[in-house]
Amino acid sequence: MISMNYLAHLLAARTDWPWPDSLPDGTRISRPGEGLLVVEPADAAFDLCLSSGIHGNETAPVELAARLLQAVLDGSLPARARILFAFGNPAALRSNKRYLDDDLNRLFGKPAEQSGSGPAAVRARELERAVEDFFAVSGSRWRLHYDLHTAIRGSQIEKFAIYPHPGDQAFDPAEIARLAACGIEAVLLQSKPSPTFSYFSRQHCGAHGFTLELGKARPFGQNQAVNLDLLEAELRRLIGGEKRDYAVSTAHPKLFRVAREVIKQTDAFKLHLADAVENFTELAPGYVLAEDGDERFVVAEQGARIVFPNSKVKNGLRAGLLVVPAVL
Ligand SMILES: O=C(O)CCC(=O)N[C@@H](CCC(=O)O)C(=O)O
Ligand SMILES: [Zn+2]
Repeated sequence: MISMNYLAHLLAARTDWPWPDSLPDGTRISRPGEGLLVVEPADAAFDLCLSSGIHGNETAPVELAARLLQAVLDGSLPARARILFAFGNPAALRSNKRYLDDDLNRLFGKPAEQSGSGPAAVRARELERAVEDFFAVSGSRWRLHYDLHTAIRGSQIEKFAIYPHPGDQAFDPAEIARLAACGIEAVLLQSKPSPTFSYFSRQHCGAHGFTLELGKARPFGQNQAVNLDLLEAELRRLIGGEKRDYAVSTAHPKLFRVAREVIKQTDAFKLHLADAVENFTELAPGYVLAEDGDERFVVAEQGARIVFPNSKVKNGLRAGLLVVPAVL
């Protein structure tokens, strides 16, 4: 039994490795980089990447992933799937900040001339390599990537997912049903390219990739308000090699598609939403959502709702998503 806590070890930036590189049942543990652990049982049913802490102030997912990893390491949750645990941004986690130099989740799949060469860009390349190497040996095995986040604002829908399904790829109702079983109440279908980790694994690694939003961002130790029991139960089953096939239902979760992205172009950008406006607040057609110099961003869609409004992003980046109801 190993009693040391992996998360405390990571947050303390320790470089020693007090765990064995293989568990008593033969499961191998390898570490392709800081905050990256690959768990490989002898007979893997499928391959699962579980990432968290891509944003350093989003701690509930990190606590959940660390708890699951700890259970694998101490033998109480024997792994029967190959798993890549990726704690995305250890430096930002140590500072409880969304990001330090650049937003990591805007740097995936970007050429060097666009992403620069700062620490976040370097980390994005390391994460890309880790997930590509991980799935490169999956062969015909099923591949799943859940990238776990929490949101800056409160939300009318507490737990939701973003489902990147690039234009040429179909979305999978069975995976939406799995998300519902995880307690996910809404799914946003995103067909346009996105510089996010889940889009990258979907587009470049053949994985079912999803971003999961799990309540509001709070510091470590203050995440009791969000109930992740259903998600944790499904992840425990997946780690144990059990892949359930859930019945497809059109009633649940609610489906939306991303109608438009609001991009902040200049320092003059102004968002006409109070800080207290929650994710999924409906905006009436004609509402002037934002202004950016001479540009006005006017809501045109019926039933449009705003998600992730944020005027503090760097120029050129997404300052919000307008989503509209969708059907399967
Ligand atoms: O609350 C917010 O404004 C952001 C929460 C968050 O980090 N969300 C992810 C979503 C990624 C995606 O679109 O798949 C992000 O903004 O990176
Ligand atoms: Zn995030």
